[in-house]
Amino acid sequence: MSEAAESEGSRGREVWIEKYRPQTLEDVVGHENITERLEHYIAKDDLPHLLFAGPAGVGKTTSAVAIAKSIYGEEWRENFLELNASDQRGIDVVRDRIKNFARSSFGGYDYRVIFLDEADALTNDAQSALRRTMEQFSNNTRFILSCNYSSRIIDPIQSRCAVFRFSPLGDDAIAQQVRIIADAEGIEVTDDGVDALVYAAGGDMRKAINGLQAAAVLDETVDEDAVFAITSTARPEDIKEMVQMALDGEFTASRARLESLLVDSGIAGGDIIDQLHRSVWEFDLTERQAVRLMERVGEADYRITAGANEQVQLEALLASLALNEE
Ligand SMILES: Nc1ncnc2c1ncn2[C@@H]1O[C@H](COP(=O)(O)OP(=O)(O)OP(=O)(O)O)[C@@H](O)[C@H]1O
Repeated sequence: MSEAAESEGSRGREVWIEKYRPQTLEDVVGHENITERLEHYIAKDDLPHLLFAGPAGVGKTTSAVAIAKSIYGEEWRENFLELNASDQRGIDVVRDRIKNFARSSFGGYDYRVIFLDEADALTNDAQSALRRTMEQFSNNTRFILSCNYSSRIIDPIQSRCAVFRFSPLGDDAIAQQVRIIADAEGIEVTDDGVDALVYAAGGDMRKAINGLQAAAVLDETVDEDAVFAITSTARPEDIKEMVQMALDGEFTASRARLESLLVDSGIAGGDIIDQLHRSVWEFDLTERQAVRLMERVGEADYRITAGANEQVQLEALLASLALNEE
């Protein structure tokens, strides 16, 4: 979403991702297998260290806060410390805050909870230091670590935690939450508007809710036009046509479509790669074409992540599809 749209969406009003953040584990949608196990730990008063792994906007922080609210009720803020591991001031500041928190006096509870977001941003050395801190305070603190990839967390930490994998949220879960919020806010959303929000979100609930709020500012009725414009998402049919033209050997036309998406619609190259990746199997391609496209998407994704020019990579992807005309 563009910055202008984001600030427009939140101006003068409460931000909906906070207003509608689930307060209890029961209200966290789409991860029932996880939330039930977490409730079990709380009921048994036996919370281990936890590691939440998964993409952005799917409920990791929300679940951690819900755990604290369930354990401490009204006093959750005094007994829950939220830190970001990629704190610019460094791991020493993070460690000092953990120590101060763990040492300060307790209000009758056996332990307090420390939530460490982006734990996979820590270097291996910093993670080793964190592991020692976890051990030092394990009698009176429980850690909940959050990360995108559990493989980036060193084994000695993983083996001390119960690991939970939060997957991208399903279409139904996102559609349902979008409708609930729209109803509560008295906003009309068309069916294609809901579909577009679900598509643009790609499993990220935060994106879907922010998209809804931003689109609602612009118009009384949220439809797919509003959603695609405000979320800077290419329409699936534009992506599909671009790929089809390349596969048909029409490179110049395909490249022009790409340019219009990047320049006229202002869509980021990385987002186009992401959309291509999600849609490969909906394109009605032969097995061979799908495999070829997938291979090129993987290569372009890797290069863009490593810092290569997005437009060059996407054009090269289309060129290679056009050269291999079947
Ligand atoms: N499973 C869910 N059920 C209901 N709402 C959700 C869910 N997941 C996310 N949300 C909504 O999206 C917002 C952001 O979610 P949250 O902060 O939990 O994401 P996260 O997984 O911790 O992501 P990040 O890794 O980016 O911090 C929440 O405030 C809530 O409004």
